[in-house]
Order: sequence, then C-alpha cells, then structure tokens
Amino acid sequence: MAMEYECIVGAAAASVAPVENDTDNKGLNDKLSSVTSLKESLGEFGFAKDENESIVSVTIVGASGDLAKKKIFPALFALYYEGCLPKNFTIYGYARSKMTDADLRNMVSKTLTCRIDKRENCNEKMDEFLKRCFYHSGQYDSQENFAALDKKLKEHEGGRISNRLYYLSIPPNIFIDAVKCASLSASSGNGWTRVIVEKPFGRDSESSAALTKSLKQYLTEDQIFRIDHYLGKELVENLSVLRFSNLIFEPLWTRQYIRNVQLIFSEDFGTEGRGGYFDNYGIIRDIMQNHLLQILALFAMETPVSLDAEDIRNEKVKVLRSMRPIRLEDVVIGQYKSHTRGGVTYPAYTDDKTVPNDSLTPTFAAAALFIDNARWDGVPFLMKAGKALHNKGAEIRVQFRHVPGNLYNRNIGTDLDRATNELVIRVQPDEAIYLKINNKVPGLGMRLDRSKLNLHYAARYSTEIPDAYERLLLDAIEGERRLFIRSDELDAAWSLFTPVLKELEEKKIIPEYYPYGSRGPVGAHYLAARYNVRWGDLGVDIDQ
Ligand SMILES: NC(=O)C1=CN([C@@H]2O[C@H](COP(=O)(O)OP(=O)(O)OC[C@H]3O[C@@H](n4cnc5c(N)ncnc54)[C@H](OP(=O)(O)O)[C@@H]3O)[C@@H](O)[C@H]2O)C=CC1
Ligand SMILES: O=C1O[C@H](COP(=O)(O)O)[C@@H](O)[C@H](O)[C@H]1O
Repeated sequence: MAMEYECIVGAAAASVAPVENDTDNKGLNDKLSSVTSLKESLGEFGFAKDENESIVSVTIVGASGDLAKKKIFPALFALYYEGCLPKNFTIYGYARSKMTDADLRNMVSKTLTCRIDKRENCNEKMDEFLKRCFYHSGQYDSQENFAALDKKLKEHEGGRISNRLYYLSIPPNIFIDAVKCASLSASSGNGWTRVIVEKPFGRDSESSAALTKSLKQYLTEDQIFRIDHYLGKELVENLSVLRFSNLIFEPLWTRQYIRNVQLIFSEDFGTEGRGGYFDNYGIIRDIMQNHLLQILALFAMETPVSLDAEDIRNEKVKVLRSMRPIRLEDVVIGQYKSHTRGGVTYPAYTDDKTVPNDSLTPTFAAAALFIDNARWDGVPFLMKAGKALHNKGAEIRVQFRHVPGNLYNRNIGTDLDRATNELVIRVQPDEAIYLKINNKVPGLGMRLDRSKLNLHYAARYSTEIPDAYERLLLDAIEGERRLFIRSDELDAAWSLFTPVLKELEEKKIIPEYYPYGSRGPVGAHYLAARYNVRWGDLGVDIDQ
C-alpha cells in the first residue's frame, strides 16, 4: 500500500486521508489524523480556512550571506516548485548590503542549485518564484529600518491576515538586535510572527541561557524555532518510524540486546571559509552537542504518548537528563595538520588566516556517553565527528550482542565481533538502512558469511529526498514544532557538554594532530577499545 504524507498547505492538503480499519498502521494513522486535525484547525495558523484572506511572508535576515544562498533560497524554491508554499506568499531578503530587488533575484537565480534544477519547467517556475522575492536593505539594530520593511510587507499584505516568518541567517552576536527590531517594529498585527534561529545557540550553558532569556524579552517560546538541520534529514526523521512501527526492532532496542551504538559524522574537507566562526566553537559544539546528541535522544527515547511535538520533545528531554556527566578521559580531541598527497598539499587547520597559529580548537572529537536509565544502563554511545577526514558521511551504527552459545561459532571463526548483527542507518550520502546478518554460503559445505538485508533508498524509491531545510521551513510555516529544539532540551544538552568543554579548555588539552584526509587520531580507537568497541567503517558498505 503506497502511503504518503505530503505537503498539507494548499491543494495538496486534500489528498491526505487516514487508512481506515488498519490497526497495523496505527502509528501512521495517528500521524495522518494529527495531520487531518491540524488541517481542520489551520484557521488558527491563519492561512488555510480561506487562503485568499491571508498571506505568509518569509524574511531572510542576512540574505546576502552564505547560508541564505546555499540553503534557504534553494529550499524555498523547491517548496514553491512542489506546490507546498501557501497560495499567497512573499519572500524578503534583508541585510546591510545595498541591493535592489533585481540584484537579489539575480543573486538567487545565479547561486541557486537544488534538487529541482533538472526538472521540467524549472526555468518558468523560477521566473514565477523570483517575482515573489524582494529585498530591503537595513541595519540589524535599527528599528527604523525594520519599520520601513514593515511598511513594504504591509503593502504586499493589502489588509489580509499577515503571517510573518523571520529567518535569522546572521552571526549569533546580532541575533538579539535583529529580534528586538523585528518584534518591535515589524511583527504581524493580526496573524502569527515566528522566528527561526540558526545555531549556534550559545557556546555553553551560561551563554545559551542568556540568549534564551534575551530572546524571551521579545518572543514567546512558541514563536522561537531553534533549528537543528539534522532533525530535518530524511533518515533521522525515519528513526522513529523504524523503531515504533516495526515490531522486530522495538523489543531489541535495549541493553539486553544492544552492545553499543555509534554516531559518526565525517567530512572530507576542512573549515575552509568558516575558520573564524569555527575557532570560537570547535567540533564538539559544532556537531556533537547538537546534531549527534539530537540523534542520540531520538534514538534512545521511550515511546512518546503521541506524535505531538510536546510529547516527543518531553521524551527527548528525559533522555538528555538521564545522561551521565561526560568524563574528560572519555573524550579524545584532534586537529588536522597539513598533508601532501598526489602532489597536492592540503592545509593545516591553523593555515587558515582567521585562525590563530597556536589554536587548540578541536576539528575532531570522539566521546563515550552513557544513559543511566533502565533501558540503556551500561551501553556505550560512542560519538565521533571530524573535519578533513578521509571520507564524508553520517551514520548511526547499532552493534548487537553476540549470540549466546552460538551453534555456528566454529564456522564463524575466532572473530566474534565480525559475526554480531549490526544495524546501520546511513543518514548521508546515499541513504540506506541495512542489517548485517550471518548467512550460509550456498553449496554443500557449511561456510558462513556476512550479508546484508539492505534498504537502499536510491534502489527502493524513485522519490527525491528533500533537503533538510525544505522540511524545516515548511514545518515552521505550518507551525509544526516537532523538529525544532525546545529551550529545556537545549539547557539539558548544554548541561551535558559544558563541564567537559570547560575542562578541556581550562586544562588547555592539546589535540592529537592528524593528517588532512586521514582517518583521524588513533586515540579514538583506544577510547572505543576501552569499551570493547570497534568503530564501524563509515561508508565502506556503499556498494549497492
Ligand atoms: N553557512 C553555513 O553553512 C551554516 C551557517 N549556520 C549559521 O547560520 C547563520 C548565517 O550563516 P552564514 O550565512 O554562513 O553567515 P555569514 O557570515 O555569511 O553572514 C550572513 C550575513 O550577515 C551579515 N554579517 C556578517 N557578519 C556580520 C557582522 N559581523 N555584523 C553584522 N552583520 C554581519 C552579512 O550581511 P550584510 O553585510 O549584507 O549585512 C552576511 O552576508 C550563522 O548563525 C551561522 O552560524 C549554521 C549552519 C551552517
Ligand atoms: O551545522 C553544521 O553542519 C554542517 C554539515 O551539514 P551537512 O548537512 O552538510 O552534513 C557542517 O559542515 C558545519 O560545520 C556545521 O556548522
């Protein structure tokens, strides 16, 4: 049975219907019913009851920047192309750079590369889309400049219910100025106003709490959409479906059967172009405290009461609060150094002009984390994240325990680790979910080998996978908070990492240097070995 959860804005909403009398699909039905009820109550969000009466504007604050060009405009265009944006919408770019509407349109069409590029009618759709894009130049701390933006927005709104989404795509030190000015001078008078806040949300517990406190002077928690784009990735969203709608997994999802869980992030390029930002944060704050920890929370949480955003986030917070403080000896840090290969010299992290020569900022980290609750007691959750490594990807690897008294031990050989079942969720690239099993090699003898039950997305689905920013922007427009970070989740995430980050920095721990393009510091292997773990080899199974 083909079942799809499509865009619920506009015409596509009508196509969503729950599957009747299908108890096996209860989870899906719940989701579809919640979509239906959301649909019924969309009047509350101001744009569905009569679409002609309302308008949505998306203002990208920092529209001249890297993220806006690389991710936000392409995602908005893809949503437009797919018919997911409301009937009445406008997009405003806001930044200090002097640009006209035509300049912005030119910038968007020139820099825009997204999954829609090769589709039919792409150019026509792009022309239509660009007609909805405008630009307003202003300072981030000027209420007057935001008031001028407000005036322009009102002209587009023409007295209709106005719903305004601001996307703060600017450096974090100016978040508050922009929020203050937008909320005091350019918030909606009769509809909703929401603000997407990009990471980093502070750099430790204290600064994060201060940021939240300042934001809450101008916005309610309901108006704040803290983005972690990993939550918008297809396979991360699928984690809950895999667990909670397949009987074969959920009973195994405990310390009784799972030996360790690995969360691996790897990039095969350095901090090129972002060294200034990165040096103040480092890989633990850039990737582990948010992206990998969010995946861990989703992976390990108990069954939520429903698929409602608050129920899911309640369960994630419980996991985060059950985590054992991270010990310094359970963390390994590294930094890439220059390396010449095939006649090409790759730079060291500190070769970046915006990075001090003596910087100790880690570009690689591995850590062992534990959840002290009944389900996960004693199970190591190993995280590994690094830049300038030998490959690129992100995976969740679940290694199961050995089969007790395995009748086939003799046929497996002495390396029992190789024979344990492993579930791999390959978040990117080339999305897949596969389970490694032992299998008899066909023939008269009794030889076992490791095979895979493989759900390889490219082979199974013809649908393109939307970019994470598409899903998250659509959710923010629809007021769906499930994939955004609540302030107590953020507090719990910082409480976990702040002490060990402080210790690393106060003690000036020297990172292990690793060559650009290598597998990273050997210390990561010793750390894993302390917990009887062997890291899975990210990407090696990309073969079908
Ligand atoms: N780029 C990326 O891949 C990612 C970015 N992020 C986050 O998204 C946000 C935007 O990132 P990105 O687009 O890379 O940022 P940029 O450095 O490109 O800045 C965006 C815009 O902000 C303005 N700006 C930059 N520096 C300053 C400053 N010191 N004072 C005032 N205005 C300034 C500039 O516009 P103008 O001069 O025209 O006003 C610039 O075009 C940041 O919070 C970043 O941490 C998060 C994940 C990934
Ligand atoms: O948030 C960030 O994510 C990117 C990696 O995102 P991906 O979707 O391309 O995997 C990372 O490069 C960047 O340092 C970090 O700030």
